Amino acid sequence: MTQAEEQKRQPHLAKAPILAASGLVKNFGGLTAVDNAAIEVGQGSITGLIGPNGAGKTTLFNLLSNFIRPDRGRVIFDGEPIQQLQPHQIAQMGMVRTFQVARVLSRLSVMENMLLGAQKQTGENFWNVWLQPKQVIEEEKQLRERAMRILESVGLVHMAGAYAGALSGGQRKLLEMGRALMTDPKLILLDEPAAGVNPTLIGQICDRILAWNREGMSFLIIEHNMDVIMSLCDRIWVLAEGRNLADGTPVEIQKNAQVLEAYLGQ
Ligand SMILES: Nc1ncnc2c1ncn2[C@@H]1O[C@H](COP(=O)(O)OP(=O)(O)OP(=O)(O)O)[C@@H](O)[C@H]1O
Repeated sequence: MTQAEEQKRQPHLAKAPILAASGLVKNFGGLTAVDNAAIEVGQGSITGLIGPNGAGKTTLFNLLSNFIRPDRGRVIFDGEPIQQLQPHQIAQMGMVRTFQVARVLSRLSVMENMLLGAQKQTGENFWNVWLQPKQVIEEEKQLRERAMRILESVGLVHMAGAYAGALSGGQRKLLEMGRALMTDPKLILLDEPAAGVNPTLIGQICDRILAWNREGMSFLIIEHNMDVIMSLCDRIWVLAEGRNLADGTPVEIQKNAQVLEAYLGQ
C-alpha cells in the first residue's frame, strides 16, 4: 500500500501526532525500566501499548504524564514540550490518564467523584463564592448536568448518589474514565481498562471508547487482553525490557516473529 493510500485509510496519520515521545530513559537504582523508548499517538487514533509483564509500560505512562520525571528524553503533547509541567498542568492542556487499579474516592458519592474531575471552577476560589455567587451556582449546575450526561453514557446514572466504594471493579473503571472526561480531554491514557472486569462490562467499556473516539478523542491504551487491543487499536507499540520492540497495525503486530517470541518467552 502506498503512503497516500495508507493516509486515506487512516486519516490521522496525515496530521502531526497529538503525543510524541523519544529517547525516554528511567532508571530505578540499578534497573533500567525504560530504555531509550519512543512512542507516537496519532490525532484521533486509538493507539495500543503492549508488552510482557515488567516491560516498562506503566513506567512509560508515568513518564508521558510526568507522574515521574525521566532521566532523559522528551515528550511533545499537542505541539508543546511538556517535561517542565506538573501533571495537573498537563491535564489542563488536555491529556488525562487512568490507573491500573482505578483511583476513586470510596467515601464520596459517584457524583462527587465526577465533580472532582472538573477543573478551574469559579467556586474553587474562596472569594469568588462571595463575589460571584450566581456564576458559581450556574457553573455547578452545568457541571452536574455534564456529569449526569457522562454517567448516563457509562451506564452509571442510577448510581450517581451511591458511594463510589459500592461499585464493582469494572464500574470503578467506568467511573474513572467518566471523571477523566469531565475535563473534555484531547487524549486519554488508559492503563489496563479491561483488567479484572467481567466480559459484559468489557464490551461496554470498548463501546464507550469507540464512541468517544468517533467524537474526536484520541486514546493510548495499555492492555493485556489481546482481543480488546486488536479490535480497538489502529496502531500498536510493543515494549520489551524497556525498549521498543515493534510498532505497526494489529495485523502486522500479530504476524511479527519478535513480538511472538517476547510473549512466548515469558
Ligand atoms: N517505583 C519503582 N521502583 C523500582 N522499580 C520499579 C518501580 N516502578 C517499576 N519498577 C520496575 O520497573 C520495571 C517495569 O515495571 P512496569 O510496571 O513499568 O512494567 P509493566 O510493563 O507496566 O508491567 P505489568 O504489565 O506487569 O503491569 C519492573 O521491573 C518493575 O519492577
